[in-house]
Amino acid sequence: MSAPALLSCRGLEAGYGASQVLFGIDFDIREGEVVTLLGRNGMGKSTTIKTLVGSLAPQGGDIHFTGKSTLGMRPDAIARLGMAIVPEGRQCFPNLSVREHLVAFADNRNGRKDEWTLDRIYGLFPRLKERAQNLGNQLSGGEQQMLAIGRALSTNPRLLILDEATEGLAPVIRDEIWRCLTQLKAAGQTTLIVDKYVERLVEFADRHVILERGNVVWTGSSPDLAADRSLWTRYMGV
Ligand SMILES: Nc1ncnc2c1ncn2[C@@H]1O[C@H](COP(=O)(O)OP(=O)(O)OP(=O)(O)O)[C@@H](O)[C@H]1O
Repeated sequence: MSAPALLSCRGLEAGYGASQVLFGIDFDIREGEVVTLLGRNGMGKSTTIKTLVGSLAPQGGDIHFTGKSTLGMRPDAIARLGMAIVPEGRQCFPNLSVREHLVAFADNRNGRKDEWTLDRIYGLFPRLKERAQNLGNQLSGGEQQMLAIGRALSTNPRLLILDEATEGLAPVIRDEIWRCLTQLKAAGQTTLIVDKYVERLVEFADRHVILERGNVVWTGSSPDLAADRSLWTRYMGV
């Protein structure tokens, strides 16, 4: 019997004013899974994430996280349940040091046993340890991305959400981020990823949810997605 879902979306509808973008999204993420949201530009991936983290109110349907409905909850309350997002654009603080970023939000309120301590985060990203005293605005794009992931991990999230985490990075830095995400998966970190690099995602994600015009048009495992290139062409334009 499979474990109950950590996150569950049912009939999720959302949009911006009169313009509806999501038309009844259903998907689950179980503890320890790495799940991706895929689809071409403008299909509703970021909108789905905004509704999950509470920055956009759903217009219909329901979201359950850790067994509780998050409808009507503010983003900070959802974060306290154990959801952490690494937003598109990283959003580091220019005048806080790397170390300050990693301790300012550190928390283990959900009592995670294999806690993400400062040393453990430095172990995952040795570059951040070297740059511990540097300010946010002194970091390269890749370092800022590592810091954004490290900062999210310092809250010991039950669900880590990465929105375009490798966007705009040099290939060598992108590889570094993929290496870390693979280590996070091995450590059992439940993760939801939006990214364009399907080739890399099928290597280590467990399941994929493809969106097309605000609807889920396919869900399946990495082997299933790897085996059917017509899905890549039809829904991702690759
Ligand atoms: N703040 C906003 N106000 C109005 N419309 C928006 C807003 N943000 C996104 N949209 C529209 O919602 C639709 C879905 O956008 P969304 O950002 O969710 O897509 P996406 O799948 O994440 O694609 P991308 O990779 O381009 O971000 C698009 O038509 C987009 O123009």
